Amino acid sequence: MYQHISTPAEGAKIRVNADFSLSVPDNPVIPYIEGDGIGVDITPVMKKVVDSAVGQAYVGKRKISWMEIYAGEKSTRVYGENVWLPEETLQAAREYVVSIKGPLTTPVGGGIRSINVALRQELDLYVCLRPVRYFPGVPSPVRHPEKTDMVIFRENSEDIYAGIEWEAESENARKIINFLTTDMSVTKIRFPQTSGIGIKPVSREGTERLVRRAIQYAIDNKRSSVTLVHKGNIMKFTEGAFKNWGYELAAREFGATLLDGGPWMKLPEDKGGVVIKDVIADAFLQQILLRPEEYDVIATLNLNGDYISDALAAQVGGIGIAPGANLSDSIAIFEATHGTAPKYAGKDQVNPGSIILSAEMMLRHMGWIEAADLVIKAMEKTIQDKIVTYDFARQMPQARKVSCSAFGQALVDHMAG
Ligand SMILES: NC(=O)C1=CN([C@@H]2O[C@H](COP(=O)(O)OP(=O)(O)OC[C@H]3O[C@@H](n4cnc5c(N)ncnc54)[C@H](OP(=O)(O)O)[C@@H]3O)[C@@H](O)[C@H]2O)C=CC1
Ligand SMILES: O=C(O)CCC(=O)C(=O)O
Ligand SMILES: [Mg+2]
Repeated sequence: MYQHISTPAEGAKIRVNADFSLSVPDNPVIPYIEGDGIGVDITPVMKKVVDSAVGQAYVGKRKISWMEIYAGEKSTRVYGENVWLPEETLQAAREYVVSIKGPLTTPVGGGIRSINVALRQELDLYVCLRPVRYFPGVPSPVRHPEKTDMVIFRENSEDIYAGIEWEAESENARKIINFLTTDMSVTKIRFPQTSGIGIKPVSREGTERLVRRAIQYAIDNKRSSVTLVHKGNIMKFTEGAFKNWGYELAAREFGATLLDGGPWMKLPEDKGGVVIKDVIADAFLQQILLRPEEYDVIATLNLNGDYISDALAAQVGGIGIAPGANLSDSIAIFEATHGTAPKYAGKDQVNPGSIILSAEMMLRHMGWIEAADLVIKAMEKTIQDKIVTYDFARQMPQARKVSCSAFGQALVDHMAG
């Protein structure tokens, strides 16, 4: 059926029900993309830790059948030069519903466009969900890292991140600039002859579906607030509209009413009394350092969400342990927040925590709570025993520095204890 994907001999597909809940067989097939750069280091470790957690939680009753699918540099080796994202990879992600991926390289300033972004766009994975929490014992640059406990809902399908742009001095850039200056009376392009142009689409539908998921998450998980983070004072019709549409949705669909005369709002008590508020992005970036306890669920646009995820991850120990998921209403692809860290590729050195915690989110998403809990328990105990990879060890003088694979083995050992 597939050209290069080998389907496992055993295992069945996860199915999506009419209400978007999942029917998960005891032996699901889970597709995975190894990833470029440090993908070769972290992905096998993640599989081993997950298999161990599942094995221990369900003693043979449940088991994952892993199925490798391809994207990025490995895809060009398997499918041929310039095939970075084969159609059958997208098809498998759709058919098997839940998958996990390592990071994929994107060249800067030219070359191919991001395959990570392409996956999100092609599969309409419009939510990038990135929880940020502190594990006791992890070294942090702030005095009270435990006060940072936020869940980022980053819009994943539009904004300047969509990659609609034209290179300076190209024919297309000239055409767009000509259109803007002649038909649209734009006078503010400072250097029209040498400007590259990027377009920032932000829609009501795109905003509403993201904010709806964030508010519902806050209600379901008893969180206290949802903050809309935007730069709406400057980009009025994109980021400002995101803020307005977010508040309007909260009022219309969730019955939010103005708090102390507004603009902040509050949901009714039967919806947890969640506060809906907003903050301008630059102020937010200083407040998360000064008063992180005031923020809980965050709903924001694509590029802000990209910056915010790495900044918040740093507060609780770095992108080496920052997990994430890309979600549509039915399909999910779990992935680390960090990239391919090319200087460490193949050295068995980096922290596999980020993709392992992404897999932990995946297990929870599948309803395999006991296995997910075991992963968390193992992570907590291993870090408390000061067994860590280089990134934490350089800030923990008494720690035992171990390799990527040895950290995975330590997690497996701590699961049993
Ligand atoms: N979703 C995805 O697939 C993503 C892909 N990318 C792509 O990755 C490539 C490299 O991007 P770059 O900007 O260097 O960002 P990276 O996230 O790859 O790495 C930046 C730095 O973060 C630290 N780091 C990253 N991962 C780990 C880890 N697992 N354990 C410990 N430390 C880690 C390292 O810090 P130190 O040097 O201090 O040790 C590393 O040098 C680019 O092509 C980019 O486009 C980027 C982000 C996401
Ligand atoms: O696609 C890329 O190369 C970078 C993506 C990224 O930084 C992210 O999704 O957080
Ligand atoms: Mg990023």
